Amino acid sequence: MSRIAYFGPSGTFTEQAARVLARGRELVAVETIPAALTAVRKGETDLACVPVENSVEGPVTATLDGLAEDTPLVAVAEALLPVHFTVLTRGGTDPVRTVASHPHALAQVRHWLEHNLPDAEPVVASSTAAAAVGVRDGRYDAAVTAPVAVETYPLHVFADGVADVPDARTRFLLLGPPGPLPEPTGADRTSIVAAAANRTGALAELLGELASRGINLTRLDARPLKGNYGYYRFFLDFEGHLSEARVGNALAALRRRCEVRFLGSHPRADGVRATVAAAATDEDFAAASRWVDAVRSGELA
Ligand SMILES: O=C(O)C(=O)C[C@]1(C(=O)O)C=C[C@@H](O)C=C1
Repeated sequence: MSRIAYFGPSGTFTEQAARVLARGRELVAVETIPAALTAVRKGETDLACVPVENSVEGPVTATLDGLAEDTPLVAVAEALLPVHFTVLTRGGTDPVRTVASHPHALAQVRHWLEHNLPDAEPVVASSTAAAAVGVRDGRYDAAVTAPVAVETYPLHVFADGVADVPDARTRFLLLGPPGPLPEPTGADRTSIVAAAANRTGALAELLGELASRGINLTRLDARPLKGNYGYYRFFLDFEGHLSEARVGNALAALRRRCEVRFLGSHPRADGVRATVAAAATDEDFAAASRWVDAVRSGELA
């Protein structure tokens, strides 16, 4: 049976996302995002499920850096989960002195903690579920977890429905080695990493290649090129599928300008259909190239 390595341990939001995307595949928990990517790169699992961005805290940098480096991986599907938290303790009357969680989770409950556990010291754990393990084992007094964590770790529910920002969401990717792309649906997302040159206008030129082909950008993140201070990679997500003319054409234009790593074309979890600007449909591109062919062959001028 094919297997998915997910960012665990059991009880994380990522496990929930992996269940949404599993389609009968076996789920294998690993402790970190790099470990999930390594499992699929080494062929220990067929796919990996990891978080990529949160509507409150932004990009999950371990995922972005892990996708830009090492052998290429490609997203084949995504899941979008609503995010609100449960705070778990061991119960009893002891004061809560430490509250642990993943940094993204702590950032999403900062105000709640200030008002409800002002004396508790926030402690970073590798994941929300790892924080619950720490509470169970007596290392922390409280954990900010996914609501499902209490099923795996039967601790005391100190509070639930905790979120500074209502309607927060995290998006997760299902990643595999490069292979045939998922079929286009009309509501797809394409992702790339581009190493724009460090000179005036280089990023604007890349974005211009998308804009001039009527492609709507959905995310832009910069990550430093670690060993090279002041240099960045740009992560671009945009509407559309590589099989569509405007997207293929734009990708070729970007590739002429700089190094590009393709990170996948797959259906969007929210089902939002691509907006295609005037004169940017596949038929517009096909008609224009028929016209160029006719001019080249001397049939038209
Ligand atoms: O620790 C988890 O449960 C995760 O799946 C990670 C993660 C994240 O990386 O943002 C996922 C969703 C929430 O936003 C908080 C934490």
